[in-house]
Amino acid sequence: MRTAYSVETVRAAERELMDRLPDGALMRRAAAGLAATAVRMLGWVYGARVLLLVGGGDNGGDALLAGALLARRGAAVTAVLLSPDRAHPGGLAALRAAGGSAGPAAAVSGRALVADLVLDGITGIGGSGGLRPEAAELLARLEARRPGAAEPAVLAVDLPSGVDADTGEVPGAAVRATATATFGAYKPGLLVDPGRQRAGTVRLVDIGLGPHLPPQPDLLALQHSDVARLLPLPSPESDKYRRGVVGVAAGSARYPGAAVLAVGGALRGGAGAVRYAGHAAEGVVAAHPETLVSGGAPREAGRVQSWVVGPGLGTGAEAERAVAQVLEADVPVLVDADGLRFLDPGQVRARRAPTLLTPHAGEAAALLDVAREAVESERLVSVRELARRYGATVLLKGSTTLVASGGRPVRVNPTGTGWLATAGSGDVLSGLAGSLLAAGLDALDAASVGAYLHGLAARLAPEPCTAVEVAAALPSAWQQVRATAGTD
Ligand SMILES: NC(=O)C1=CN([C@@H]2O[C@H](COP(=O)(O)OP(=O)(O)OC[C@H]3O[C@@H](n4cnc5c(N)ncnc54)[C@H](OP(=O)(O)O)[C@@H]3O)[C@@H](O)[C@H]2O)[C@@H](O)CC1
Ligand SMILES: [K+]
Repeated sequence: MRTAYSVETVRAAERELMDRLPDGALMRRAAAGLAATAVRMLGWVYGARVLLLVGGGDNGGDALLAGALLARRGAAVTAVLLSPDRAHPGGLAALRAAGGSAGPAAAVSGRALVADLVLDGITGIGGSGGLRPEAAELLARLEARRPGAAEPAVLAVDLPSGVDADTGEVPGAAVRATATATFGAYKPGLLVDPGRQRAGTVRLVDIGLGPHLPPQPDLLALQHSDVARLLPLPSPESDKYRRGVVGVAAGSARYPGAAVLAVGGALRGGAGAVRYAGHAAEGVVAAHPETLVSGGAPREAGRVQSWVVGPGLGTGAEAERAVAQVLEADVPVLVDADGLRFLDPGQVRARRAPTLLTPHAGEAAALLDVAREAVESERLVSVRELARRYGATVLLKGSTTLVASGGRPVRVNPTGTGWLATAGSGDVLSGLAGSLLAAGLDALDAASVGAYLHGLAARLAPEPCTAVEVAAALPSAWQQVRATAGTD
């Protein structure tokens, strides 16, 4: 399990640790880890040209101290100081003593900006808002390098400057890093888009913070072994009913495909049987003869342990009735796509059994009554707010799918891939997560395990994949998780 902590929590842990250590020890640990990462990225040190972008805080101090270590090993290190009067004095002295040079941003020539590696120490967890004009201008100069000159690798110190550490928001200009060396703990902004995309490969540098962090993180990402532990496996006493029956109320005469795909996901989620209720029964049976189908309303479909409602359901009165009937049932319910249009927060909050909502950014925006862009840029805030407003578990789909549920840490899905942005893939996920609900997983586990397997299946499917192929690859994803559990 990969855990991430908010700035406030990291700062509290750092204070506790710093009280027990000699002055500057923590920064020296951070700088040593940073320099080691830089060496690994460069592949050599002697003669390497290293450029440090140095802000006025401790993030710049880390860059300066790491620069000093690299200079001692023969790198040509130049520091560009964005706040020359406030640059970390100890770091600056160490760099100069090691043979490195430093000067204010305004005085740096274009030639000096040519480097093999850039260390971004403009801001870390103390930064706020988009980068200020002087820093943004420096980045623009770096990016507009001489035609034909190789693009330097960029190593972000703690996090890419301009990325909000707590949310992953990128409110203005920001560094785009090849890699990030982060200290003590992952910050949520490194795992959530759009910040995640700015961070490149993230390496956690141990500075001894672990014992001072609380047991509950703010954000976490499951890994193979966590998912393997949660997968519902049949026992010797299992029969199809004990393994759980998932009901799928999806599709319509106009959109029969959504029903076929949702059932396709549901059949591969560990439940023992799938009941289908709706107007696409013929297509569903043709594609999946093992489905128990009825052409009527969900109420008449027979007993289930969970419901999936919404994909391709349409927006008419009949669709609205199907959603209402499903929400009245005292079993876990997953609401997706068209079904989300009919939700009343009070009705959802009043349910005794869990409700799982699975909107994409556009649907989440409609539920929150904000613009889609607001959800895209503030994904973490949005998913938490939706979960709070509806008293439900909410899976917000996207390049980094997030799942929020009450006061528990938000889960970020690490297996996503751009190939999932294909028609019908969300329907497969609904069926899959609904099936995991029927098999007995709680809503947070069902949603995050569903997203994990779904992303992995898309990676295993032929490229470029269709939604049908994602569903077909689910057993391989499931097997891979089970086979490699414990080795991640
Ligand atoms: N604490 C510890 O034990 C350890 C901490 N460590 C390191 O310390 C880092 C935190 O250091 P920090 O608190 O000094 O803040 P930091 O990230 O350098 O930013 C503040 C500076 O940025 C400026 N600034 C702000 N916003 C800006 C913007 N938009 N655009 C441009 N500039 C902006 C701001 O200016 P001001 O607002 O003061 O005018 C100020 O000069 C942390 O990330 C880690 O790297 C490690 O050594 C391990 C031990
Ligand atoms: K930084």
